[in-house]
Amino acid sequence: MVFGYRIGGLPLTTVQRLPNYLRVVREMHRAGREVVSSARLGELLRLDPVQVRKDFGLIGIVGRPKIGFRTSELVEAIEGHLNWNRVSAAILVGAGHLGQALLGYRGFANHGLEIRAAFDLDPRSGEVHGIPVHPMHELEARLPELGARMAILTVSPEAAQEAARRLAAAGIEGIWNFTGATLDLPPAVIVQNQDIAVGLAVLSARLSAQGRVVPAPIGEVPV
Ligand SMILES: NC(=O)c1ccc[n+]([C@@H]2O[C@H](COP(=O)([O-])OP(=O)(O)OC[C@H]3O[C@@H](n4cnc5c(N)ncnc54)[C@H](O)[C@@H]3O)[C@@H](O)[C@H]2O)c1
Repeated sequence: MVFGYRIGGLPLTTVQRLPNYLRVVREMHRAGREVVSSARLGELLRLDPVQVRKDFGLIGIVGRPKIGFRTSELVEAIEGHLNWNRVSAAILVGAGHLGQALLGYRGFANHGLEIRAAFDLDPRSGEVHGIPVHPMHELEARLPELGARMAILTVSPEAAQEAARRLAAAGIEGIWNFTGATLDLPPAVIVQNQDIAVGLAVLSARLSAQGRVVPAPIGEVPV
């Protein structure tokens, strides 16, 4: 990770913490709790309260001494910074194992993301979890009516570059790339790589650093 990397004026690390703040504060707000302290949020999310106050200051929310932060203001400010207070239409390309699992994930609605359609070389049933799956050759013709600026890419790694190139040429502005392939696209297209191996690498390295994993020789089953 590049230290000091900022997105829209916010440090990347602050942006990465915002969904967790939002999840907890939304729950509190729904439960009728009007204010919350940085100490309580720090306790729940295992963060230093100073860090919590600093993050909230960066999104323009200042708490009141001995009272705390208004949950309604926090929800509004965080949703606004993440653009989750409006619906972003998306398409998904590659409705295989991972693609179908994502099509069935209802939680995207909490993040303002609506997958309006999927595309696949082989659309099989034509619908997954109530979302239409169209043949890939219809991508360019259908995209304007779908109003999607974002695409979730879950094709096989070998097919990723060509599918991404078509998405960019058809006007898609942001690609959430699950394929592990490195995409070569015009700089105007924003690519966010989602590599589950990264999280696993950190977990494995942490376990290993604590001497808690003794690697089994390849081909042998540990007893
Ligand atoms: N399954 C997982 O847990 C997992 C986890 C992390 C990353 N990934 C990555 O996600 C991607 C999908 O994995 P999967 O397990 O779902 O594979 P999969 O083979 O089940 O699905 C891939 C789908 O993409 C479609 N496809 C292939 N080429 C296409 C093209 N040019 N245009 C449109 N559709 C096309 C295929 O017909 C298939 O339905 C892979 O790149 C994989 O590396 C998968």
